[in-house]
Amino acid sequence: MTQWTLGIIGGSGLYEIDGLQDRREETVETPWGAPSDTLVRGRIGDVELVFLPRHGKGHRLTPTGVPYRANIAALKAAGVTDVLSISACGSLKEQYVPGHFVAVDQFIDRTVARESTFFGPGMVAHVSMARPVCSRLSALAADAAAAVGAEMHRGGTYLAMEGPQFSSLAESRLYRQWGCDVIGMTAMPEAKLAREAELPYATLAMVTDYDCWREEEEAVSVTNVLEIMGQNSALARQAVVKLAETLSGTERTPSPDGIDTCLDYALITAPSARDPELLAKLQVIAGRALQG
Ligand SMILES: CSC[C@H]1O[C@H](OP(=O)(O)O)[C@H](O)[C@@H]1O
Ligand SMILES: Nc1ncnc2[nH]cnc12
Repeated sequence: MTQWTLGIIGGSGLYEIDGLQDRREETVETPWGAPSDTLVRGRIGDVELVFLPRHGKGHRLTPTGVPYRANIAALKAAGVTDVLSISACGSLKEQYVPGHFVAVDQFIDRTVARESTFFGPGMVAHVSMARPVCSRLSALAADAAAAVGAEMHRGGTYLAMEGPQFSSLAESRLYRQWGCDVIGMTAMPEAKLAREAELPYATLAMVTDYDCWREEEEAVSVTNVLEIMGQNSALARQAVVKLAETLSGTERTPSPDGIDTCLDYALITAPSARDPELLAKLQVIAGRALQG
């Protein structure tokens, strides 16, 4: 029976998870360098969990400075089958109230200063990002969060900005006109890289503020983000435990969205034109497809 191994990436205010049996820490290195921190591993029932704080312990890394490729490669090498990312976000619509959770299902990527692919000259790949989130993992995560008492929104578009500065009023208004629901700085290129590594990925975004567009509200600041996260990070941690408990004892089948084998439709470079050095590097994330 294939068991679930959940990778959990914790964002601002979520630097650990609860309930792990056989907890251990692993310092790892990948062909793309070191991940944000040591991996924390453990079990809940028969589900293995691998936790990584995105900004490192003590929140040392900026959104631009997060080693996104190393993080996803480290989770893949650790045997993770599915990745749940937990993020703080700003609200771009009235109904996404601070304290609410959003199971994001679409992204608009406005990041400009990050390495966003594992591939490159000598091995080109074009994965589909039409549906960037695994529908099964997202629904399971939303069910778990709702079961522990979170106010859940299922579906929503996340605008990923470069940061680290928050948006201007004109930008915030523009993103609202684009129909975006929430805003953050880290889900991209994380979601793209997870797809390239054939890892089903979902984001639980925790609303912490109304960014700066809402006239009756103070503009977002780190102080108000951390205040709301302080009130809600326990709920996020409970949701992770609930998700693992739900999956424990169940067989993990491939994602219904075909994500586990998506590279079969994405590799384009002719075998004779492939760069052996890059191929060697790619084994950890794309070994299945490259061997096939
Ligand atoms: C602390 S406010 C801005 C910071 O919070 C969000 O972090 P994460 O997505 O890692 O939870 C946002 O993206 C910024 O990095
Ligand atoms: N308003 C906001 N903009 C960008 N990232 C955020 N993270 C939390 N709130 C945010």
